[in-house]
Amino acid sequence: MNLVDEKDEKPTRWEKCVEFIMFHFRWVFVVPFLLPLSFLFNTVFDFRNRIVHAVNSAPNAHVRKVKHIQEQLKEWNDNGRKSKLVNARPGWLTMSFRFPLYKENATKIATDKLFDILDLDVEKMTVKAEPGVTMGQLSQYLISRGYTLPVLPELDDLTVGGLINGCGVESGSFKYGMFQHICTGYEVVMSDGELKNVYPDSDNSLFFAIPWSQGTICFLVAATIKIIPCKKYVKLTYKKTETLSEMCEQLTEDSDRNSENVDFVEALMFNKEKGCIMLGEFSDGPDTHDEVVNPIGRWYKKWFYTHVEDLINKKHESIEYIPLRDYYHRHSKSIFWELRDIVPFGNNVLFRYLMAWMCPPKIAFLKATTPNVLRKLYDRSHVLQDMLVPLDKLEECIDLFHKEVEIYPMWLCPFYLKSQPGLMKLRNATHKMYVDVGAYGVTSKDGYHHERTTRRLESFVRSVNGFQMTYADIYMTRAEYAEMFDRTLYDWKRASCKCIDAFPDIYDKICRSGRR
Ligand SMILES: Cc1cc2nc3c(=O)[nH]c(=O)nc-3n(C[C@H](O)[C@H](O)[C@H](O)COP(=O)(O)OP(=O)(O)OC[C@H]3O[C@@H](n4cnc5c(N)ncnc54)[C@H](O)[C@@H]3O)c2cc1C
Ligand SMILES: NC(=O)C1=CN([C@@H]2O[C@H](COP(=O)(O)OP(=O)(O)OC[C@H]3O[C@@H](n4cnc5c(N)ncnc54)[C@H](OP(=O)(O)O)[C@@H]3O)[C@@H](O)[C@H]2O)C=CC1
Ligand SMILES: CC(C)=CCC[C@@H](C)[C@H]1CC[C@H]2C3=C(CC[C@]12C)[C@@]1(C)CC[C@H](O)C[C@@H]1CC3
Repeated sequence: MNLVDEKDEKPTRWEKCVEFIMFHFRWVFVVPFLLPLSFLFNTVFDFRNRIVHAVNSAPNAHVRKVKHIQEQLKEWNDNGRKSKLVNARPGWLTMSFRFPLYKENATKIATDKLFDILDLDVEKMTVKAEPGVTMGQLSQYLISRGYTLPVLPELDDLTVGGLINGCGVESGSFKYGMFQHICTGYEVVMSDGELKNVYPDSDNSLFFAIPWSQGTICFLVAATIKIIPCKKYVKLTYKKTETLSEMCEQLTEDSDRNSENVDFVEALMFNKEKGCIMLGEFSDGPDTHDEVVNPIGRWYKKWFYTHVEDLINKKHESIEYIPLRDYYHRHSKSIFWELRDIVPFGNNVLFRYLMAWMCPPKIAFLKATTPNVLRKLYDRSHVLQDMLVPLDKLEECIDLFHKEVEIYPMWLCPFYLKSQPGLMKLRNATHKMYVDVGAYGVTSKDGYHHERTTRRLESFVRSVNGFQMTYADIYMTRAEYAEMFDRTLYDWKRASCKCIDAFPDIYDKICRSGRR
């Protein structure tokens, strides 16, 4: 690992030494303290949710919580709309490496108290949830009742509000699109305190303006989301690819959204040539005894990405049956591959059997306790980027990621993008298959510089009509951002809904200088 990087940011020898210790021995704090704390937190929260469902108190509480938000907004209006409005959710809880600076002098609106599932409508096939509801909560609630979300992003702590006002993608996305595309209605509170129900056929301009807007148009207080029936297992086929061009061709062929027996598509690259495409299908389980059932979510099981690599090293193609919830949260246990730097022995068999029942540490707790020295090191050599590019540009994109950051595994997740009004509007097609190329981890690439390298990646993404996920560090200028995202509808909606003096501009929320 490259502890020293650019000339302008060279740490002293003493700093290097402290960084080294903090980086390699962070587990000394994480294992005995954060793991039990995370486990305790999850157990208590889970217990609380079960009680709330059992007594069905959420719908009444929702009305009270929304009223409180409206009162806060009334007071802010009465006081002369003096500061900008943001969500009260504290920075350490959000699923991004950064803490929001734009919240410091802003008025914080209590949307963070909204974390319950409100209604399951099996006739309309929808679930209504408050914005703070997490993917972990939804998968547990829905799967036990025989349903699931068509797109269920894999990290347990991602929230409905964050995935709509930011964005969300997952292995069901090649068929159903992004998280926003499975939403059928939003309940929102505007800056003047008005409560609105927004549907594509009643208020379609607002409906399309909300996704990706980062909470700069209105406050989301509930979302209605499509559900589909599910089965107990995912029959997962692992297919090895041996060259980059084979990966790109095969992934393009496999990402056929009309294919009847594929429900999930995802791929991992383990180096520039070797990769694995995973095709999943809902299944009732194996037909014969000799087929493999692999409950990968159990505490003693290997980290998923290491399991995939082991499989393709042994066999060109294999099939396993994975319990559905284990499949969805397959990357949670190892936080993709980030945990290997934090608990280097986390995948060791002894650790797994003895301690991994408390894993993973909560991302929010890791974020809140990242020491400053480590933050500096991460600032210099940690990459966290998801670039969304047309699938036909995948080869070029991987070439560039390899040249610039060379972090493996690399996550590839195809998704269907239908041109709709809004920030993600396609400029040159009615619909297109895109792919999320995700790089997460510490790079030791010579010449890597967080700003200059990210700008080169961003420039490539703009040149192919791609998009950058906005939870990541963004170094684009305001004009470059407007080139990547279509602000036409967004700007009109901000003007017509009196948002300009009420909320920060989206660029000021997502740009690097808006975050610490
Ligand atoms: C349902 C709905 C209702 C709306 N109602 C209103 C309304 O009542 N009043 C109102 O003012 N707005 C309204 N809008 C906002 C709307 O986004 C814009 O007014 C509208 O998009 C203007 O363009 P258009 O529809 O003709 O074409 P669009 O297809 O939206 O054209 C805009 C496209 O052209 C591209 N473009 C624009 N300028 C350039 C350029 N110089 N060079 C290259 N490309 C460029 C943009 O990238 C964008 O993709 C509404 C939007 C929606 C979705
Ligand atoms: N598989 C995937 O798709 C993954 C996605 N992510 C990214 O993580 C983020 C989600 O993380 P999460 O912690 O859930 O969300 P965050 O708290 O990070 O929220 C993301 C954005 O949505 C806004 N927002 C959240 N709730 C509301 C609301 N009720 N009303 C209005 N605006 C709201 C926030 O505004 P404010 O700044 O005011 O709080 C913020 O700008 C997304 O940006 C997503 O792209 C990360 C990992 C995986
Ligand atoms: C699948 C998609 C689209 C994105 C996955 C992104 C995640 C891998 C990152 C989102 C937030 C990140 C954080 C960390 C690791 C990578 C993420 C989970 C840390 C846990 C790394 C260690 C630091 O001390 C705290 C970080 C918090 C955020």
